Amino acid sequence: MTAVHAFSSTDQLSQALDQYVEKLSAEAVAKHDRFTIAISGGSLPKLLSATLKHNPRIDFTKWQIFFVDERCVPLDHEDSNYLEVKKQLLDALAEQIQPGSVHAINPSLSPEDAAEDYMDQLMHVFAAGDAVKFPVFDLILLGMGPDGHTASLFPGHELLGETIEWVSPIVDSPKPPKERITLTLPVLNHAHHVAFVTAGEGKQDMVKKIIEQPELGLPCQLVHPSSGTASWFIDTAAAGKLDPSRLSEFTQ
Ligand SMILES: O=C(O)[C@H](O)[C@@H](O)[C@H](O)[C@H](O)COP(=O)(O)O
Repeated sequence: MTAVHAFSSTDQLSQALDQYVEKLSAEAVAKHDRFTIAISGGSLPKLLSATLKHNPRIDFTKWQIFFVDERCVPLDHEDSNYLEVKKQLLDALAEQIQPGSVHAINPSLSPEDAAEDYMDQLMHVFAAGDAVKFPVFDLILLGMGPDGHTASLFPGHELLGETIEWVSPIVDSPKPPKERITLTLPVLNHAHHVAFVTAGEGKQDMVKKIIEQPELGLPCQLVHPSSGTASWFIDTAAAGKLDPSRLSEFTQ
């Protein structure tokens, strides 16, 4: 069951997201002494970081941070998701986040090799010598594109059929830049928790479609963790056309 939470401002959305991440991080650290999180690009890093980076109750020393998808550009390029997350969040937490726990792509490689290299980085954290079918993230934070894409999984793209790989290269992304790598659908669907975060009036129509017409099979609609939870954190502008009965109160 997908929970959809709407907030009357992006500030309130950020605060709720902060509480949600704090709770999941504490639970994960208590259970396995670390918190594995994958973060998307777009507007998400800003919405996420607003209050999170000042939250003294989160033990960021236990975080392992990955990127849901990444454009194959240098890490200091304005299109880099890593750069945006660094500017919005990581720089403020530089003294807490441990060396080696932020997993960026290797931008000097081709998309194919970068995907393989990223797979190795994931194996190192999630498999450590054991046979593991898919990594199980504590939390994956996703955005929603205007066409219903999420991560770099675009409507109608063959990557939606991936069933084995953890990370895939893309060389024909319909949204520039064309060359990227992305976590695959099975990885998203093995997470303990996934949360979509989106805001603004421009998202109204697509939010309504995704929540009310699951039969469309858009990429966001293909994300439903097999033994985890899926939540939406949106503002009332994005929820503007949604049947109010689809909304649930945010409680922690
Ligand atoms: O990879 C990309 O080209 C974008 O980053 C994209 O996937 C973005 O995350 C969504 O379109 C949501 O974007 P907003 O959150 O900015 O609306």
